[in-house]
Amino acid sequence: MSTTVDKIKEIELEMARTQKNKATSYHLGQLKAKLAKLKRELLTPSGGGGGGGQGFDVARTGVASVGFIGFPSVGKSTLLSLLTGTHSEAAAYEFTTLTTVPGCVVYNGAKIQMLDLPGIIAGAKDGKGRGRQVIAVAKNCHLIFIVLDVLKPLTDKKIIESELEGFGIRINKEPPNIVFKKKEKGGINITSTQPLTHLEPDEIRAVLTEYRINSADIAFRCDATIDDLIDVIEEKNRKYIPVIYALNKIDGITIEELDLLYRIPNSVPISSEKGWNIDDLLQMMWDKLALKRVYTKPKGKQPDYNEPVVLRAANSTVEDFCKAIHKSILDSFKHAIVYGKSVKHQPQRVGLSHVLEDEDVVTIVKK
Ligand SMILES: Nc1nc2c(ncn2[C@@H]2O[C@H](COP(=O)(O)OP(=O)(O)OP(=O)(O)O)[C@@H](O)[C@H]2O)c(=O)[nH]1
Ligand SMILES: [K+]
Ligand SMILES: [Mg+2]
Repeated sequence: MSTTVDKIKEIELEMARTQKNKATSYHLGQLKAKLAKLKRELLTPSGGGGGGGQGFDVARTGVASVGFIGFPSVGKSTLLSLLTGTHSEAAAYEFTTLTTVPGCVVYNGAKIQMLDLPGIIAGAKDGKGRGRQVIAVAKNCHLIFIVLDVLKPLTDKKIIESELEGFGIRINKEPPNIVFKKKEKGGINITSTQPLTHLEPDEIRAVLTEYRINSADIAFRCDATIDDLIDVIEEKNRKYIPVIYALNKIDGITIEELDLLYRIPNSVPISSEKGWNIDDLLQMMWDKLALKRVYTKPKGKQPDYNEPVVLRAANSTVEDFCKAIHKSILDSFKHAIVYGKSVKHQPQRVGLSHVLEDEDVVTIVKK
């Protein structure tokens, strides 16, 4: 019997053999949906085992976590030790790191957990090595550092990206703007706010049939591809995670070579060994995490700028702020007085649902 990995290979071959045109669009759509389903099967324990990250995940601390993904010996552990002061064994041989090693960085008053991970190899997503467990840990991080050795071919970048993709991780990408509502009856109803230049009706039909979806409202609000539609149907298995490419070992290249590296989007050239350009890496990390520092100002006193309450952008209302300090505050909450970017008037009185911005100053007024 052929394994899931074999089946995936077969479909990929078949797709490569099939020319893309109107006549083949139903067939191609069907293949894509089959492929997505097989890949999911591969990642759930019943369909081949190894998912879930058992034995590799660690207790999460801090307001956000950053996972380090890369081939062996690119310098992940050297970077962790440098950033966090936590020692993670580094050596010139491959697979020095065998498990997750957590460390912590305090940046702009925010505690951020860093997770050094074992190296992965090409084919990790198909079950080679412990790559699946490693990537499963990264899938639960708020940010991923893809660590690359600049002395190695840059094609490594593509390989790692496709490993993460195959695991349902979408890097530096927003979820496709497609509203998908499954229904009990009523058939398929498709609307779009703009022309769909990448999609054939047959392709959509094939995918829906493959997923046994007979009734649904689908509203396209972007010029989506069939992969976007599949991502929306497979929503539960997708994670949209920002990535920074940490281009390590720049101490071994020339200035001219370094200039070329600066053209790669979302990347920071660094030397973990020499500690070069680490400030830039942390600054980009801060930007990608999109955290908000909110300062408390006790009534009639100066704000406390030493210890911000750090909130994630998705959870940054006054209510989230109160909860982050102590749940009981909500019981006696009357209103909040806010100074900063989130308000028009300085200061302004707001309620629990008000969304705070980075560096706002807040006074809670109690009943
Ligand atoms: N020249 C140079 N060497 C580095 C740099 N960073 C790490 N190294 C060296 O690269 C080798 C591998 O470093 P590690 O930190 O063990 O790499 P790793 O990615 O954690 O490796 P695994 O745990 O085996 O996957 C060691 O010999 C390090 O001294 C760097 O910035 N420049
Ligand atoms: K190593
Ligand atoms: Mg290591």
